[in-house]
Amino acid sequence: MSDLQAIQMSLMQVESFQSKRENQSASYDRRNFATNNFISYTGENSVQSSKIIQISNPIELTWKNLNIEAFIKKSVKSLNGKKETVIEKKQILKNLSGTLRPGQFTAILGPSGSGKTTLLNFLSGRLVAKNMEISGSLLLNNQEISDIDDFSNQIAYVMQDDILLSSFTPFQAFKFSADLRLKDVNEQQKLQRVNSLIKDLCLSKCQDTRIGDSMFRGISGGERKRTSIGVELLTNPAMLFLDEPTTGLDSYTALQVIELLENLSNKGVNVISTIHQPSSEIFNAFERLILICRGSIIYQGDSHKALDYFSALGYKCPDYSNPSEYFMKLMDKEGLLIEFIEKGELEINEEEIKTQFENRIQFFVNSYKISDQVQALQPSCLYQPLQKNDINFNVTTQQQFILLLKRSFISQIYNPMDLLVKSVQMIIFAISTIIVFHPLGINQSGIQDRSGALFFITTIIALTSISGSVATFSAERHLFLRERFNKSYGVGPYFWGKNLAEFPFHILYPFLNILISYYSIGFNDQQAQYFFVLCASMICTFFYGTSYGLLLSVIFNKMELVMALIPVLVIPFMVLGGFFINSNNIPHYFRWIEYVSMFKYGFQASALNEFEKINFTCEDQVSGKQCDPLDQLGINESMGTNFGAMIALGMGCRFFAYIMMHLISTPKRPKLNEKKQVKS
Ligand SMILES: Nc1ncnc2c1ncn2[C@@H]1O[C@H](COP(=O)(O)OP(=O)(O)OP(=O)(O)O)[C@@H](O)[C@H]1O
Repeated sequence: MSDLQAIQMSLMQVESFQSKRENQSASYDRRNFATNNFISYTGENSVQSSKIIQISNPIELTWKNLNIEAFIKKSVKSLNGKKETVIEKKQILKNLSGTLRPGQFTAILGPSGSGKTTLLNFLSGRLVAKNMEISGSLLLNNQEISDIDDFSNQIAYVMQDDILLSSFTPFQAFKFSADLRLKDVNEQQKLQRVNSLIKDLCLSKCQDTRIGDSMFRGISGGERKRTSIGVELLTNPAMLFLDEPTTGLDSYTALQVIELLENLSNKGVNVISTIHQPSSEIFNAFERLILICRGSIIYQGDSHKALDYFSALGYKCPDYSNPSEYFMKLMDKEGLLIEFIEKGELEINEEEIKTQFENRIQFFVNSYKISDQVQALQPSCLYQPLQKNDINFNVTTQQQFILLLKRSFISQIYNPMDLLVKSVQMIIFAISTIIVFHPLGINQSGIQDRSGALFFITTIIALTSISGSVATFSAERHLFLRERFNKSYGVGPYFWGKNLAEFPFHILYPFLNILISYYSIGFNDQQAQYFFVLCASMICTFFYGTSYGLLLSVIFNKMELVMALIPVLVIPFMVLGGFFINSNNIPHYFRWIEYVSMFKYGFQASALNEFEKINFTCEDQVSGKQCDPLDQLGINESMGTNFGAMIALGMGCRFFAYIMMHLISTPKRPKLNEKKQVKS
């Protein structure tokens, strides 16, 4: 025996010893649960026997003959050379049946594109697609159901990405979730639940550290993942779905997360997770395994029996290999190519590999269909039928509004990008305005300088408000969608809470800018009212700008995209804002741009305020009268019209943003057995 083999043998012995110890401790835990008077159920199959269910509403989910097809539009060239659109049908999941039982930790493994996420999303009620048709049946505790979403308050879903508010700490994230999602629970009980969850998830050390993001470092990746799981566990779900929970984590942290899920399943939670390339240790933690390849199941059962099963089919995993890597190789065409190369067969062609691989997968599918794994998939009759969700949200609309208002306000204050950066921006721009435009005269060039200074300030305020608003909602977008999917709150409370929380800042930033620049630059100081009117017009410009930015960030789902489009979506408003081109000279087909320009109304209101009472020394060359700057600029609208237009347009943008928020957070989910009308 070589040294390497000796080391590997001793590692195996250590592993087997550890595994025995873990089994002993697990059975000790189970005995403890039993003595604590928890309900005990004995399942039909071997996996389920002796499992103790600690939760009050266990869920067993069964699906039968599940087919999911997608209709894909393709443009092809017809015989006469014309381009035609044809609809192609793609079968993503092929006649799948399966069962997920309480107290089991099931992993779904398969190559990329095999259908793991589609299956997980369908079973959890998260499948969102306009082009899919689904047939089959779904049973929850042996009762046929049409939509798992009707039971969403008893299940939870942890997304692959950790979508949390970066300015919150894990404690604040848990407390906020508890406040929103735990009904009929008093404050003390909520705190108890949050604290015990923090302890169970080993988050005590970082409970008061900000979660952070890519810009501001906060808690570690593993802590973030455990926080994401914890947020979902607050409601004590009976079934927990996870999409690749170990992606992006180092092996030790990944193992910690998997052990946490194993513990949950030991308590009776039905845990199901897709997973990418698990290590041997992680693989050992799974109780059940579903192997999916090209939309078909090729193994479903006890994960520890999978090696023996494939060995009996003639596919023996080499000694000391990671079983999951071996299964992935079996399910991958590249794996077959490697096998040939290892055997020294280098002459094999691509076509032959393809045929042999397809034969292999078909063999696995056929073998699975006649195996005893399929017989063990019948739902047991052990669990009580479940109640559908009785209400939409757990707390009242007012409570949702207050909690969301508080959260939006806190996140504005604690987010350095928001408060600090925008305030500093305003100060720097105010100083730049003073440097460039001071002093302002009362002759012809004074008119030009004053107009320039006012348009410059309007531009700063409008651009800062638009880009700031885009950044704020874009950063929050995924959190909003996750919380809406969780049915944590309605769109209304979120919308109003956010608007109201941001309102003081809509006043603060323009006010700061005008306060610094107004008197230093030499604007009209005959009466204090001129200062306040300019502040009010810039506050309205800021309001309209943030409203427009909010609408853009709701319509476009990527911040990078909106930022790239901002020049196209904003500069026309600026050019036709009344400074670069006289209002009377704008071509009629561009007039509509002028009518909705925040630059125009902000600039006009501030120009009316500035120029109204100053006696300029210059004279009109034609009439010989004292020159009239408002006439020169072509300003026809009254002060009231300009203010009214900014408020009305701002409110209009917010109204459309509200409608769009509704649409994006209630996407179309394909219904079971609903026929699609496919049009080419
Ligand atoms: N709405 C859709 N329209 C068309 N095809 C789709 C749609 N959704 C998924 N698919 C296709 O279905 C197949 C399975 O996708 P799925 O995301 O479930 O795979 P997966 O196993 O989770 O892959 P990965 O591990 O890479 O995430 C893929 O080929 C994918 O392109």
